[in-house]
Amino acid sequence: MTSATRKRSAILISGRGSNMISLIAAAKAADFPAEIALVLSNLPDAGGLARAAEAGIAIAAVDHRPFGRDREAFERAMDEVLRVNQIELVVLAGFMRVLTPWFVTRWQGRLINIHPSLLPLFRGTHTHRQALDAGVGEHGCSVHFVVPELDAGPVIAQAKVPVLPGDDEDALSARVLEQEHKLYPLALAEVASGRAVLAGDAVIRR
Ligand SMILES: Nc1nc2c(c(=O)[nH]1)N[C@@H](CN(C=O)c1ccc(C(=O)N[C@@H](CCC(=O)O)C(=O)O)cc1)CN2
Ligand SMILES: NCC(=O)N[C@@H]1O[C@H](COP(=O)([O-])[O-])[C@@H](O)[C@H]1O
Repeated sequence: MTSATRKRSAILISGRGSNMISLIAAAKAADFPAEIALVLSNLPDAGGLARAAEAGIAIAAVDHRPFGRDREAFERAMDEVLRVNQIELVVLAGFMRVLTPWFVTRWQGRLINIHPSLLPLFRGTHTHRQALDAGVGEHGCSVHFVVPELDAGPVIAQAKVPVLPGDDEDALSARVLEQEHKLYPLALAEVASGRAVLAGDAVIRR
């Protein structure tokens, strides 16, 4: 697959970037339909930035804190970095800022996220705690298109794990994260190749 046909993608992170690393590794395959052209963080000291640079990926940071409550101004600054890098597809991987409708509608259908639960169950944060407190026997992760409403976007793919007796948050999140690293590259390939497309509030397969 030529770089012309591979979707120029940016991974947005806020932390260590283990999902980012699994996406970068998958994109090394010649037939992978996405090129990881940039890693962008809202925190300049995010551990994942150094790991991306080590992997030879361009990095950038737009610190959200100086923008205070003006989320849109922060997002316009991020959007300019994405425009300059000719990004076609935005991949949220542990990006911990709620995006405004301005940014989400601008990138609708080209903006995906991984969430550590079987959506629509357990939206928001602390999903493993929520799952343990709910006493479910099954948990997992979801890759979805991002819409303005938090964690409400149509699901592209999911992976399930058992909740085992004696599980605490650490044990459960580790079991889910293992699946995240396998699921996200598959889901990104589905979207970047055009096989999975956002159509209104549904995902259609081509
Ligand atoms: N408009 C949307 N924005 C984002 C979505 C989405 O579905 N729609 N997904 C999130 C990712 N995410 C869950 O998967 C998530 C990220 C952040 C938060 C949150 O409450 N953030 C707080 C700040 C927390 C912090 O900085 O540590 C906030 O933004 O005030 C909840 C869920 C990405 N964005
Ligand atoms: N609400 C978004 C959210 O909770 N995302 C979760 O943050 C972690 C980031 O890990 P990573 O930085 O090692 O990829 C992942 O478990 C991801 O599902």
